Amino acid sequence: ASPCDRPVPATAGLSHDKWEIDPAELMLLEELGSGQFGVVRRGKWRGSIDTAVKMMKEGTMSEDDFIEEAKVMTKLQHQNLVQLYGVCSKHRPIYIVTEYMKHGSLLNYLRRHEATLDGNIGLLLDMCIQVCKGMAYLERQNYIHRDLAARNCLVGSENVVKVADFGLARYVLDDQYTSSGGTKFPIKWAPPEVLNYTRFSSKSDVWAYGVLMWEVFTCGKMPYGRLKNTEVVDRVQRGVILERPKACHKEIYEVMRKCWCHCPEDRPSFRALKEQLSVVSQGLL
Ligand SMILES: CN1CCN(C(=O)c2ccc(Nc3nc(-c4cccc(NC(=O)c5ccc(C(C)(C)C)cc5)c4)cn4ccnc34)cc2)CC1
Repeated sequence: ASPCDRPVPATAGLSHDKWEIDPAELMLLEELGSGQFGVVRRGKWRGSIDTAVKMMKEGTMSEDDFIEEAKVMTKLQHQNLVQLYGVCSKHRPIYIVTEYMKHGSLLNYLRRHEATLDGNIGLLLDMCIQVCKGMAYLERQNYIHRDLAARNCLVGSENVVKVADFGLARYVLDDQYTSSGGTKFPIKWAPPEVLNYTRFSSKSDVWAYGVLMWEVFTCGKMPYGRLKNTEVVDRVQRGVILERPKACHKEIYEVMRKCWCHCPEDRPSFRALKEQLSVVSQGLL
């Protein structure tokens, strides 16, 4: 039969997996830093789109599982989430390509701008509310971050703050990072049920969000100062919580404290937190 009257194969077009990025369309620019996974560089995609490109050092993550998950992650879209554009998975190292955030991590931004930020309650609260909106979207999608902290949020122009690397922790191979006894495990952002049973949930993300609020209102101090991980675990198990930062109004600290309820079900949802924080924010005006 002539080609014109043969039905078009159902897979036509699907061979270009839309989460797969052609490296030929990517121009790598300056290094932005290096993290757990290796080097991160700024890049231009299709000549004009600013991107950040994580070049995944071999052996640092379970790549096939991640590439499978990338299909889901590219569908998570919100103005307070760093957008995953796609992956280059046909070569090694694989590249993870996301939107670019020009001011870098929220933690470094807070520390670099302490002089202008300290005391600007409205701006600090707005940053917390933006993170809360991104997290409320993930909560609605039943998506758990697992490593929410100021270091894993990014700042763009006009003080836009977005949550990055949501869910990526599941693919890290280094058990110093993944096991709660490991030296790289984010103990200071973990609630009791994660310390004891590594039971992650949106309510364990809420605990971490409370610590992130504390980071914001201290302009990037290290939670629990120089206490060793074992001492922090002991305090958290006993219900000792972070003290109120001096720049933090009592009503804002009350919101933080709710995030640190011992029982996950007593903690507010991100949806409820968003409501509470916007009421506080209006009260400030
Ligand atoms: C004026 N200042 C000059 C200095 N400065 C910068 O150099 C600077 C500017 C922009 C930056 N932007 C980004 N930087 C990064 C970046 C840079 C270095 C390291 C990392 N992060 C990682 O490599 C990393 C993240 C998470 C994880 C876990 C454990 C959660 C799985 C592991 C590894 C990200 C990612 N981005 C995604 C979107 N935008 C960026 C980063 C840095 C900031 C501006």
